[in-house]
Amino acid sequence: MSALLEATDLVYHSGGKALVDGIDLTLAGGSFTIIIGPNGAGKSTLLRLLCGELAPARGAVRWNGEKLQAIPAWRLAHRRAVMPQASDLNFPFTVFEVASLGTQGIGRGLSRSDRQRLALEALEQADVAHLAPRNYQTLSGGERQRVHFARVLAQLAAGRTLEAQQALFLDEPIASLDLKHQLALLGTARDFARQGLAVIAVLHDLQLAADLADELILLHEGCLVTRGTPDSVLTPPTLARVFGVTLHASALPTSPWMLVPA
Ligand SMILES: Nc1ncnc2c1ncn2[C@@H]1O[C@H](COP(=O)(O)OP(=O)(O)OP(=O)(O)O)[C@@H](O)[C@H]1O
Repeated sequence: MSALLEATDLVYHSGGKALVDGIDLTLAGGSFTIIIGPNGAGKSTLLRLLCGELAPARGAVRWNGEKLQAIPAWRLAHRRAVMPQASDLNFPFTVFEVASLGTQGIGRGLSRSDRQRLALEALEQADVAHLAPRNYQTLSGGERQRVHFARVLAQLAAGRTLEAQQALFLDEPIASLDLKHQLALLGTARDFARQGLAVIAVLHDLQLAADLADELILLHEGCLVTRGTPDSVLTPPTLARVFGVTLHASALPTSPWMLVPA
């Protein structure tokens, strides 16, 4: 698989500290990459650099050779969708309106009813279509997270009318979800990778990460410790060094979870 995104010597500082410190990596279309690491390792910062939300102090991220910072925002919005760790809305939007936000200004040749259809399909994919008329602010945390997933799915669907190659960025997308919806969301993300998207997620659950990722990227103190298949990354010595935990041989990466459709 050839690289869709290439990061070279990425550095990002804040408050006098390097939050991301000299990271090189490539991300391919058709691959599900999961970033893991302890709290404060720099996972969200790296994700935000890779999707273009943050500009690096040094180094660059290139999309098919083109620097992200040189790509106009409207075009980037067609190419990639981002589900942040936390996103709240201070207006009494309905769930349908929140999903529709994903399609606003995105896509070519889409009528109003096309956009409505894409928003509804995304709500169905995220298992929140039954909540469409509800006030978003009255939803539970997990329901809100699924609505934001629908919003990014709607954005990708609309963006696909203009851009064939796309990426999906998910920052701790299952933090508030019950087990059924964790598996469903990550299964959908993996299906997108199988369809050719580059899918990049930050996850804390190493078991699910081991089950689902084509590749893991392990961060510690802003640096890339190692990357590769789950078996090659999740070794007892590495986990002990980075996470300070002892891993029993039977635990990872052979997982008790079976990914089943919701
Ligand atoms: N604006 C900022 N100024 C100073 N420090 C910051 C800033 N933003 C983040 N940090 C620090 O940078 C480090 C990396 O943050 P980041 O959110 O990328 O970590 P993370 O690996 O995603 O953590 P978590 O697993 O807790 O979500 C943390 O120690 C955080 O406190």
